Parts: sequence; C-alpha cells; structure tokens
Amino acid sequence: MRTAEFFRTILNELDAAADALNEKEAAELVEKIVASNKIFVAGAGRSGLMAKSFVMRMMHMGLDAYAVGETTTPQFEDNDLIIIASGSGETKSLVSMAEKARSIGGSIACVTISTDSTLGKMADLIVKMPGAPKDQFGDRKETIQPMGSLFEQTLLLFFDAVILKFMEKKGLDSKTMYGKHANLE
Ligand SMILES: O=C([C@H](O)CO)[C@H](O)[C@H](O)COP(=O)(O)O
Repeated sequence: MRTAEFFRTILNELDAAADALNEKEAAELVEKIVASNKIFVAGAGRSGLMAKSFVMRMMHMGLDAYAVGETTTPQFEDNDLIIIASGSGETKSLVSMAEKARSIGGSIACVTISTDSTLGKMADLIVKMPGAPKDQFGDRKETIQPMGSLFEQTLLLFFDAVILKFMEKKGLDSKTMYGKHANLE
C-alpha cells in the first residue's frame, strides 16, 4: 500500500473513533476540570506523551495543570483532579498512582478503552475510548495499526477537542492562549 493510503486508513479509523465518543462523559470531564483546584495528568509510554500535550494546552488556557513525574510538579491534594490516560487500564505504575491519589482524597478520572479494568473501576469519572488495547487480545477488527496506536491517536484528538470545548465555555481564543506560550524556546 502507498503511504498516503495507510494515512487515509488511519484517518478512517479515527473518523469511526469520533462517532464512538460519549458526549456526556466528555462534558463531565470538562466540568470536573473547571471545578478542580489543580489538574494532574498521567500516562505511561505513548499514552503519557499524549497526556503531556494536553497538560501544555491546559497551561496555555491558564489552568493550574501538571504532568505527573516532572521535577517541577507539586503535591496532589484533596481538591485536585488526576486524569489518567491508559488504554489497558492496567499499567502498574498508574494503578499505584491512582491508589495514592485515592488515599489523599482527590478525584480520579480515567480515559481508557477498558472500563472494567483496575483503573476503570477505581475512577470517579470514566471517559470510554474506542479502539484496541496494546495487546490486541482476541480477534480485533478496529485497526490495522500496531499495539495501542489507534488509542493513542484518539487520545490526542480527544484531548484537543476537550481543549476546544473548554475554550468555547470560557470565551478563550488562540491569541490569548499564545500569550502564555513558552518564549525561551
Ligand atoms: O507506550 C505504549 C505502547 O507503545 C502501546 O502502543 C503505551 O502507551 C504504554 O505502554 C502504556 O499503556 P497503557 O497504559 O495501556 O495505555
């Protein structure tokens, strides 16, 4: 297949993913972000990279948002929210993190394919994503892509859509947000 055909196949997979998104869950996540003091986002591997891009845009919107694990990330406290992105919902480091957050008393949101997973069951708020988890266990037909690629792409686009919802709600625009963009690059 030509590269452009693979590209189109990926876009078709993402098109189907958009149709499968749950609007109510997305709206609840936006409300929870608005209501929280600090917002922490966590994920491992490629899911973690998508999580970091979300944190960056939240910072551009003026939110007190952090990626877990950075040297400058502060304490999680009981009025805070942690958003955990995990396709499988079983990544061990994230489960421990959720347990710690639970013991502190803050809220846990989980963006995952696997709502019945350990993380899914621990979460106060779940956003279910379409797609296949990275082990692609069973006879999966959702994607031609390896491992969790479709989930990770969906995550990036979902988070960008959440940013647009937030911007609409708060009357923000790109120009204002660019005022907070790093200028020591
Ligand atoms: O890096 C990853 C891998 O390349 C899968 O495509 C995953 O994002 C990482 O292993 C975390 O997994 P999940 O917690 O199941 O998202």
